[in-house]
Amino acid sequence: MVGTSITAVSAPGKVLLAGGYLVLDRDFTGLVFGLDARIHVCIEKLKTTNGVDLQEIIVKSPQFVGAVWEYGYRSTENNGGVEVTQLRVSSQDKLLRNPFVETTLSYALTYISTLTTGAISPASITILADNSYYTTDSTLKDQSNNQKFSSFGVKLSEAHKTGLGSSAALVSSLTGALLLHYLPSDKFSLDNDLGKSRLHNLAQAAHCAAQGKVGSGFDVASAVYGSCLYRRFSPSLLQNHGSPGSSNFAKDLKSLIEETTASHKWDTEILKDAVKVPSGIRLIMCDVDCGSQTPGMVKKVLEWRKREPDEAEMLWSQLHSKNEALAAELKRLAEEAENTDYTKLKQAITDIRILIRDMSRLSDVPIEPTPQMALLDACSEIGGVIGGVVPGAGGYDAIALLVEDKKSVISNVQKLISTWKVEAYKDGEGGPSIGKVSLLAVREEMEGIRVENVQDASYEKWIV
Ligand SMILES: Nc1ncnc2c1ncn2[C@@H]1O[C@H](COP(=O)(O)OP(=O)(O)O)[C@@H](O)[C@H]1O
Ligand SMILES: C[C@@](O)(CCOP(=O)(O)OP(=O)(O)O)CC(=O)O
Repeated sequence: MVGTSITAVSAPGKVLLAGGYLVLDRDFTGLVFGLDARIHVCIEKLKTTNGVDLQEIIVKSPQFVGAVWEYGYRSTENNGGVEVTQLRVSSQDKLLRNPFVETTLSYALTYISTLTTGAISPASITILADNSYYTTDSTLKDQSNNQKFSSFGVKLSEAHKTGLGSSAALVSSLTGALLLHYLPSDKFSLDNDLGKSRLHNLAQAAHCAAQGKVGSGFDVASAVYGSCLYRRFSPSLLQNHGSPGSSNFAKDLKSLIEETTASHKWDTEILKDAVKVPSGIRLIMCDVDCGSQTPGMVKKVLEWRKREPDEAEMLWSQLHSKNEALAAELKRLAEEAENTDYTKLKQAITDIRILIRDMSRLSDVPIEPTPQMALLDACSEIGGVIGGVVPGAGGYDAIALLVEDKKSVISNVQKLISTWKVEAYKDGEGGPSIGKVSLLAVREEMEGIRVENVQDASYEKWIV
């Protein structure tokens, strides 16, 4: 039995169904779905031997080979917060960094240190990811055995990601687990809006610092709040704040998280009520195992928007209204339980795809490249498939489909993709060759971060 002194927290992955690129700008929104693929973080006191109490936090991701990171931590002077240093297990070891874990530890421990006077005790942390985040042969085998968390049998750096937003889900659940573990419930709880908003602000700050750029943050927002219509925060909020150890980092981080300075109020908008899925419909995703990725797509699209402001603004505003129309139609159908006429929903998806292809063509960026177009068209022909899009930034990675929630529909999609003639769709414009297409075992989920029951049998094998 897993010990009850353990705290377990999980956060969902994401798919940006509509609003890619637009959501980078506060004038527009993104329709983002949380997914039932979650990243779990379990935390407990580190058991130390013979009363030796080293200032140490050990983080393990036991589904991967060699994924153990050990950190020392110390409070710095001049209100610089908690600095975290990765420890070398032996002098021969090459340091294997995990920037998302390391940055989240220093941000969360710094914030925690501003709320408690006691020392931060050593801890042991275990990360577990739902199988759908990665594709490996062993995942496929374990999936058929109904194992929630597979042993992937490879190093984390060698794992093939399916693009469900593992870093945002990890940073959010790790932040939540640390806050719950170290703070008393009157200082932090996930049961109230204030706790969630502080967690959100802290996770956004840590995620941006770890990835070294300020994105729109839709992935962290959906990891915390679940499916929503998302309007981003002003990027200036996260620009130019210090780093752990620098003078006043702790004070500045606390005021950023708690919004105590008028000039630092978060203007994020999370509309949960604007997103609903009719009971007869579900989301499915197909992962495209692609030979290479197109780097710099965001940069290129934004450069084109700057170069051709009139053309781009027209497209942005048309696409925005179609994106919001898709969310509104889903909501309307969800509220009219008996209504199964999906004509308008189909049209909303078709309209979006036309405009995305315009965006692709005008910016010369393969957002919906030929192979994805062919795959989306073929899937959309299947009875019960309402339509599909290239989610997020698009490219060669994945497609998302809205389908009638029936076994026969899913199995017909499965049949199509298992025989999909991928070789036939080499992109003529020098794009990568497209490999196997597979159905991901995910669907939309409304709920964001949550505390898990540590007695859940799926943890048993992993937490010792
Ligand atoms: N299961 C995991 N265990 C440990 N670290 C993880 C795990 N999943 C993701 N990460 C961290 O997140 C990084 C991947 O982030 P990123 O490249 O942004 O992918 P994604 O698009 O899935 O967020 C990894 O290099 C690692 O630092
Ligand atoms: C272009 C974007 O608006 C959407 C990108 O969405 P993806 O889901 O493609 O993102 P990654 O997880 O980083 O691969 C950029 C943004 O909003 O930050």
